[in-house]
Amino acid sequence: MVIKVAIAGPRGRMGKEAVATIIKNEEFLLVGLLDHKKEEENVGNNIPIFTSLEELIEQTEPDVLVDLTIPTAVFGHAMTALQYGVRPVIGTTGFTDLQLDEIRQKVEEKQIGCLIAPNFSIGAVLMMKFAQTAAKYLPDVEIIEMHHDRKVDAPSGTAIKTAQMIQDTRNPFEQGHPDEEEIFAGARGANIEGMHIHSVRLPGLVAHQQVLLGGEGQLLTIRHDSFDRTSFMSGIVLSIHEIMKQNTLIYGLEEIIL
Ligand SMILES: NC(=O)C1=CN([C@@H]2O[C@H](COP(=O)(O)OP(=O)(O)OC[C@H]3O[C@@H](n4cnc5c(N)ncnc54)[C@H](O)[C@@H]3O)[C@@H](O)[C@H]2O)C=CC1
Ligand SMILES: O=C(O)C1=N[C@H](C(=O)O)C[C@H](O)C1
Repeated sequence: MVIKVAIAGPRGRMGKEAVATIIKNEEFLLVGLLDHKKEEENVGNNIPIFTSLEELIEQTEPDVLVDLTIPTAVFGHAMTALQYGVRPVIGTTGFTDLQLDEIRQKVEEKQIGCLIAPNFSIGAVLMMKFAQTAAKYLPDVEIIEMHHDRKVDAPSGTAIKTAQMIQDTRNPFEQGHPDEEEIFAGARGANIEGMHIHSVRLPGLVAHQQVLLGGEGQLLTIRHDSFDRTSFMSGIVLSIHEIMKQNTLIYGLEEIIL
């Protein structure tokens, strides 16, 4: 069966790569594109571009919506897609816990799958999983994520998910000196149950993360680098196939591949 796919954010860095990936895959049919502005520029093989998700769905009837947009748009897209019975595969980051809860409720109501993957690259998923395992033995953890300087959300979705996975196996405690003081605000980064996340933004970077785990006289560093956005494409292809078989919310690629 050919899976009908729509893509939101097709002119973006990820969106362009995803359009090319879906077009060249014979198991998929790219039926529509969603952007917030309708420009003349042809995105790919004369695929129709819509500025309204409702119109896109009514006119092209996709099975799956791949969302690669921005944090302020993605929640609305996910809820609309689910309402219409279209399965979301979401790479966009920046969800709040409340939004995730609302999506979970909608998925339960509609009984169709929705996949949210903060990172689609297999190497990054392994890095998160290895960090989760290592934190059982070395619970003092600092996460350093490094991205290109066009990224709008911080910390990255990958860093948040890494911390959440570690939270599942680590008892919460405040790291560092009990009397430590920030001379400049933000010096110790974001704090998730005592773990710290530091966000670097520089031109030239793509997507990189290292998890530092410190112990007496030792340091374990687990690092992943995406040098190119092609690193995310096999995860998107896998997610589209998988979500057609699911009727729950899947949050993280590790839930389907590990
Ligand atoms: N899960 C993963 O593996 C990955 C996730 N990402 C995430 O994907 C998202 C996109 O990243 P990039 O492509 O680098 O960003 P980008 O800024 O290059 O692209 C975003 C695109 O969304 C479009 N857009 C904005 N508002 C829209 C709306 N209301 N409806 C439809 N389209 C809209 C913009 O015009 C733009 O073309 C980000 O949230 C990023 O964190 C990025 C890389 C990998
Ligand atoms: O914006 C990006 O580029 C990326 N965003 C995702 C995130 O926030 O973790 C995934 C990857 O790190 C690239």
